[in-house]
Amino acid sequence: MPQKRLSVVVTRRLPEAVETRLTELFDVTLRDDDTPMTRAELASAMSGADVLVPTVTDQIDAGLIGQAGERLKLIANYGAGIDHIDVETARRRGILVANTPGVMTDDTADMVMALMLAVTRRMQEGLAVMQRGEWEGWAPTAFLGSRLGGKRLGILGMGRIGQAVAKRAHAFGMQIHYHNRRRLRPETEDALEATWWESLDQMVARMDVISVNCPHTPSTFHLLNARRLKLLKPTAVIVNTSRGEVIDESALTRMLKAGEIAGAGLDVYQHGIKGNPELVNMANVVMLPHMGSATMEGRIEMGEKVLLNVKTFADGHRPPDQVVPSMQ
Ligand SMILES: O=CC(=O)O
Repeated sequence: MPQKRLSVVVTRRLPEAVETRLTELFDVTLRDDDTPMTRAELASAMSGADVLVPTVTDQIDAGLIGQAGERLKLIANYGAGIDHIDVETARRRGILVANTPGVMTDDTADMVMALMLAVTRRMQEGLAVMQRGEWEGWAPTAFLGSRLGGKRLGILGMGRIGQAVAKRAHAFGMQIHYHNRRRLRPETEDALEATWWESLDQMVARMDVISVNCPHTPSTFHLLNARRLKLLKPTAVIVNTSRGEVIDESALTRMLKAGEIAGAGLDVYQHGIKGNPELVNMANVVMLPHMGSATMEGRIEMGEKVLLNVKTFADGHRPPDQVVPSMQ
């Protein structure tokens, strides 16, 4: 099949450079407005296209995959996380799934540090005072936060992003600890000066800061559940740039309200902003709208990965970033 004829539906607006390149290479249907597709729109997109390019805001579940047209052969996700796609059902239907790993690692790790600093250095409170025009000058005891240097950072999930966080946090003088299903190779562990904890419970109980960097899978859903959160020190801070589902957010909210944990920096939520509205106005909680990978450079590189996945598939090969069900 000549490449030009491969029909590709993109579910969201992408950076212009990415849309232009896709249009040059394929018969592309782009989205006019930047709202997520409805389920009916997704179903219709999946009924006639060869390739679907969705994002994290599209729930590509078994029902939708079951109804997909015979033509659909590739779901080339724009993004690394694939918890919104039923990869196993896609595999059974003979539909390949690909994602865009690696290119958002540094941007997300930068955001972990930004959130860590924002919470521990009380930036939210400082910003609010400035925005309200209420600042009355420097004071020896105003806005005292806590120092990152010398503190214990527990990284939950030591993949690419976790390791990039470890490097940054190490440069800030933090002591690096991690929990991961598989222990890192000794040379990697040594290079990061990282300590592995087999027991998540034991690690959680001893950390000053926890950074969630594992993907959301059935085995990481509510990994930080109410019981585990209770193990945290009352002075501990949690940062989550992975997926909201990894933390029991209602339990976290209750603990933040009760002062049983010092603060949280959140970029992701299980139920969006409506899930736990009380979090929004807490002085010790910094909330961002899922912007961990939101740099122009990163989003263009994600587009390049999508292009390469689709193009390689169009040329009759497996996409370089093919996802297999065991990765979920
Ligand atoms: O969160 C963003 C992604 O998974 O790509």
